[in-house]
Amino acid sequence: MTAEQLAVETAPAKINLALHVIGRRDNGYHDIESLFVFAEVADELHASAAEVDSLVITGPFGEGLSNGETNLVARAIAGFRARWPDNVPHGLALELRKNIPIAAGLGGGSADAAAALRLMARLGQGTIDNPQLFALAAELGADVPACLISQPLLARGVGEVITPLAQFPACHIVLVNPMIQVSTADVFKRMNGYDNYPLPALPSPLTRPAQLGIWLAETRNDLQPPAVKIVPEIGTLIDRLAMAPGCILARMSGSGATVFGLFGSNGQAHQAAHELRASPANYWVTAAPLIVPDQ
Ligand SMILES: C[C@@](CO)(OP(=O)(O)O)[C@H](O)COP(=O)(O)OP(=O)(O)OC[C@H]1O[C@@H](n2ccc(N)nc2=O)[C@H](O)[C@@H]1O
Ligand SMILES: Nc1ncnc2c1ncn2[C@@H]1O[C@H](COP(=O)(O)OP(=O)(O)O)[C@@H](O)[C@H]1O
Repeated sequence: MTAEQLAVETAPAKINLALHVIGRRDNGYHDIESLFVFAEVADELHASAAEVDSLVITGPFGEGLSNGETNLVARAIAGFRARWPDNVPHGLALELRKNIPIAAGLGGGSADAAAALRLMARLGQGTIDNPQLFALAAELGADVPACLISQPLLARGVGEVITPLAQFPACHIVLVNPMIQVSTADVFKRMNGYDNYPLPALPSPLTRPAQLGIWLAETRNDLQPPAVKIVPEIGTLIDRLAMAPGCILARMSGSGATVFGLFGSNGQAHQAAHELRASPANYWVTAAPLIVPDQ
């Protein structure tokens, strides 16, 4: 951090290891049960002191993303200032470095909004466990409260009812995106049934990747079949990752189109990523550890 910088927050990518859609509400939103984890692949939000507030967007996925009032960072800052006027003085120059692909099922925008809320809470000397901060997060998007935590958790409701997990096995993830954006609303709309069975109870204690694999085999991502109809390549990528040595599970994250492979070993994850990168197609491929709770 340079002398004039005030703070930096990371915004880790979200992965839904399992996602069951268990109901549909009158307002069109869906009740879900999902196991969320976060990877050490992240957008970054840098804040410096300035005369007036501003937002610039950089990074490999920054192009084409508006820095106006629709950007989730701008919405989070505006929401924070409306709720806690004078808490953080005006005059923040923000740089958002987009390293996470957009509309990819990795919750990049939600992670950015959550990072902006954490940043404001820090600058305003607030605490991030303030229930009002979680309420504001839920107003910004169903995934934003989970992204405030950015550690393994079970999510219920529309995604905003959160139970952080006290322990989680050390795992590595390979993420592959075919570089096709998918709209979350479109995928939910294409679902056939909304009344699926809930997640089974997690094993306790949950300390080994193999245990997690056994549990995951009993679960699904209910958004995967409708997303595959929109982007058939998702199915091909799942099949390819599933065949990689050491792959515990290959599945789509969120509403797609990113597909993940879960591995117990860093070496096997990197080997699988290396082989996918050798493919002539223009995929985004990355391997990273999952963020685990402090123990
Ligand atoms: C599907 C999930 C799984 O984690 O992630 P993504 O694929 O977007 O990353 C989330 O539920 C997305 O959360 P988020 O992206 O914050 O959703 P929002 O902005 O609140 O909603 C976008 C749209 O998705 C639909 N939506 C979202 C959440 C939910 N429980 N039911 C829904 O039907 C609604 O049509 C809504 O208009
Ligand atoms: N900071 C942001 N980063 C990414 N997308 C954003 C951001 N602000 C607003 N959006 C909008 O949010 C939508 C969903 O993007 P994103 O959060 O990346 O999707 P997903 O949750 O499926 O990975 C996009 O249409 C994008 O234009």
